[in-house]
Amino acid sequence: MSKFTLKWGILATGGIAETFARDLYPNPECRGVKDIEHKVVAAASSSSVKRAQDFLKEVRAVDDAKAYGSYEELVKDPNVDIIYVATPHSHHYQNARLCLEAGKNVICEKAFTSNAPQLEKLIEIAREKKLFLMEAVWTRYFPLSIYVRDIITSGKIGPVSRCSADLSMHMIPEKTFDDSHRMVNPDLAGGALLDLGIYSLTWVFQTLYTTQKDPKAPSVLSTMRKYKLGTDEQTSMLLTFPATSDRGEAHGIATTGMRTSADPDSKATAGPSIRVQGEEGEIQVFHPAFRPTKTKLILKDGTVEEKDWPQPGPGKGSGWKNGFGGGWQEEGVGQGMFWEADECAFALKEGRKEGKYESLQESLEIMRVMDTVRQQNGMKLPEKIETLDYPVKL
Ligand SMILES: NC(=O)C1=CN([C@@H]2O[C@H](COP(=O)(O)OP(=O)(O)OC[C@H]3O[C@@H](n4cnc5c(N)ncnc54)[C@H](OP(=O)(O)O)[C@@H]3O)[C@@H](O)[C@H]2O)C=CC1
Ligand SMILES: O=C1OC[C@@H](O)[C@H](O)[C@H]1O
Repeated sequence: MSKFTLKWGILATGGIAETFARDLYPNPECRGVKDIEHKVVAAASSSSVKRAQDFLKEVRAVDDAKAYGSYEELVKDPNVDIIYVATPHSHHYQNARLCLEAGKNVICEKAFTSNAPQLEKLIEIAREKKLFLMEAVWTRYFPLSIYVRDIITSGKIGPVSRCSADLSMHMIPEKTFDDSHRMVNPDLAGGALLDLGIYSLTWVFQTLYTTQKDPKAPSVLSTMRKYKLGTDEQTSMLLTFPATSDRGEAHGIATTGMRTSADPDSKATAGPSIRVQGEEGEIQVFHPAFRPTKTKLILKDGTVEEKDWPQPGPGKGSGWKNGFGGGWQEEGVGQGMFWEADECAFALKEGRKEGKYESLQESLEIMRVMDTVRQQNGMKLPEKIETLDYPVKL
């Protein structure tokens, strides 16, 4: 049987672009995925064409892959089926819109855009042009996440009434980042909420919203500790999800921050960073919320089921490595970004225009929550970042 080949264009060549593109290299069969394959056929860097050339070598792109010195050239390449947008948050609306306007399918890094109206506009264009559009929340596509959602929908832990989720990473901002860094810089839509808090919200939403036949958007109360630059360094959110046909009202507690850690000794001594609690038991997920590899199911009847979820890859002896920013992790073990890439391939193969495990409506509800949280706490981003105008040079 011939395989469906998805031809990728990579927009930007920073840390996560490299990690994502490296994960496209191993044969999907090493994770039990048989009828698709990925090829990196082009990359663009706004810095220089040389940077794009080097990037293509680093990620083992196909031999005749095209390197571009501008994003505008990449979106015109007729050989590219889908573009992965890997710029800072501030640039997502402009860059994703550039791709869509040129008729390209898009997967865009989190946070999808700087605000909900920008995402509404992207969705409108994608629908008008019948293009695929998805937020790159990789965690949603992990077998671990599918398992957690299945536990909930199977009724095993009873009606769920609460989910608490924390993604706090110890990186004292004044010691870790200079003021221009994307994690703290308002000009790059920095801050804990859009970068890390989105994962806490992902867990709250994928357990209290995605799992429901008739999901309803939550109301939100929040508080925020600001960094000296006006972006947030710590944010706490309390979400109330209205009752659905499967359960009563449910509460989501989503926290994030840069001064504390969800796992201070890196040994899980602090316990799980995510707890999904139902009337018959709970399911726990361990740090880090963006790439967890351990779960624990605890039922009222005394059942305790611990599970490890290692990321597959081509294995030892393959000479292939991945890890954030291309850093060493373990030979032959994948980062786990290939699961979302596989979903893009399956969607395009099947003619779907949205991701299976996060609809555009759900991405939009999450963006609306983040807008409300910023509004409640007076966290504004520069006008040129929040604008709906296009094109705007940032
Ligand atoms: N899914 C995940 O686990 C992760 C996701 N991310 C997300 O990926 C995105 C990028 O993050 P990351 O790769 O860490 O960021 P980097 O700073 O490492 O890379 C961003 C790239 O964007 C391009 N770029 C274009 N304009 C600018 C600008 N004005 N300032 C800085 N960079 C610019 C550059 O590429 P070029 O010069 O080639 O054009 C740059 O290398 C963010 O949305 C972030 O939230 C980040 C880390 C992990
Ligand atoms: O998406 C992410 O996950 C890992 C974090 O280290 C990073 O800051 C963030 O962008």
